[in-house]
Amino acid sequence: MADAVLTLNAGSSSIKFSLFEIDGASSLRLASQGEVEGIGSAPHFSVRDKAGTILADQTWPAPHQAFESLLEGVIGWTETHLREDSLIAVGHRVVHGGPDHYRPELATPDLLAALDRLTPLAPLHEPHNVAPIRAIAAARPKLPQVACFDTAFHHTMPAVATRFALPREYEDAGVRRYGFHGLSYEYIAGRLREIAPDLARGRVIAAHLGNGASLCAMHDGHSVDTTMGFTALDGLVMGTRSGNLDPGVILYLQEERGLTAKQVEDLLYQRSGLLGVSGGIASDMRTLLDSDAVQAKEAVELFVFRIAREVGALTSSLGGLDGLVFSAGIGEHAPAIREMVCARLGWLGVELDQVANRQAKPNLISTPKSRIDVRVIPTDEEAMIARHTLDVVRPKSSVGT
Ligand SMILES: Nc1ncnc2c1ncn2[C@@H]1O[C@H](COP(=O)(O)OP(=O)(O)O)[C@@H](O)[C@H]1O
Ligand SMILES: CC(=O)OP(=O)(O)O
Ligand SMILES: [Mg+2]
Repeated sequence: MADAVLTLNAGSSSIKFSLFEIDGASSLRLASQGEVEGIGSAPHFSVRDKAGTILADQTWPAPHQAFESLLEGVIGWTETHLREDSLIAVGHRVVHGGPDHYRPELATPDLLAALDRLTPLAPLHEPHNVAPIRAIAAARPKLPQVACFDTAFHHTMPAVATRFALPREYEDAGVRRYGFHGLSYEYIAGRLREIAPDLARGRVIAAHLGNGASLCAMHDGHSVDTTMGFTALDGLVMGTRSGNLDPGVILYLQEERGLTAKQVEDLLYQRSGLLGVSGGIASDMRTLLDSDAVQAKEAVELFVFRIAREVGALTSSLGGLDGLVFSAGIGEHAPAIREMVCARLGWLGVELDQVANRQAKPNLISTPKSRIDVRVIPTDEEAMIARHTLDVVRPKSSVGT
């Protein structure tokens, strides 16, 4: 019976989990993976083994189920189906590490208390990341659990990219840009080194377009700038988050419209973005692309406009651009969005191969004439979590997937 590592990745609209078997001392092999997607709208639970055979497939009866009961369902399923004695560790994606936590770490009570204190900086994520660690620790106190931070990959950003133009005392207190989706960008940087090593050494913008969305400017595989900041609210338009906003809007909402801080938080995290601009039609890109409603089209237009605008900004941070990578739910599965983004980037020398773009498989999707190499690379945050987790619990092994 092989030793195994379980990974849990709680995003804003999904809980993903994977079981990796450890092959010999060093490599990890995916054994099964599952997810609850559509949290907040219509949760759907599914699990597949490595051959793609469906092991579970269930739509939760109540559309708006609480995260806690969905998490209980996921943990319950893994408890029943995973062979308890072979599990050597559980790895978790933790969205915010704050100024002090940027390496994968064993989850101790002290670390969990520190992460609790970061909840105001990631209200949609941090409680969802910490809850499964506590639930598993209560059930299996001896099982090592490792926290892997979404902020870690951006630790290489230069100070000029992390600094707000605020008085220094705030920066000293940790008020700075951190960046997120780091496990995804770390995976993409690694995949690029494998499939396009020359490009990987160059200037690349990776677009993680999921329910949360951001861009990362990478030079030689290291983050030099990103669109998310102090929190995962900044930057692009997202499913329910506003992205970049004039801070004066917040002052206006509080002072002139009488919203409390909690009401502003709810507005900017839960009711804005695609959902807000579409007039409440959907936060899900699939629904918006299928809709003929004017406001749905305007929501998509704004999503695309802001991606293209930020690509321009990050190209400046990089001093030029060699490659653009699309990833995550929308980036991997919505050719129409890729087409609209690339159409706005013709000035940069982007030329899309329409046929390659429409093909379902991950690919190079630019023409040979395109000055920018455009690719679709499916992300795999779970593989990164498993790798880091094994490195923490078995520090000497060199792990591949
Ligand atoms: N075939 C598709 N076409 C367009 N959008 C899609 C498709 N499949 C998934 N998506 C989008 O991907 C988003 C979820 O992305 P994902 O990266 O899984 O999210 P999370 O941020 O929760 O990890 C959904 O909001 C949905 O709009
Ligand atoms: C950081 C973040 O926005 O994560 P997700 O895309 O999983 O919501
Ligand atoms: Mg995600």
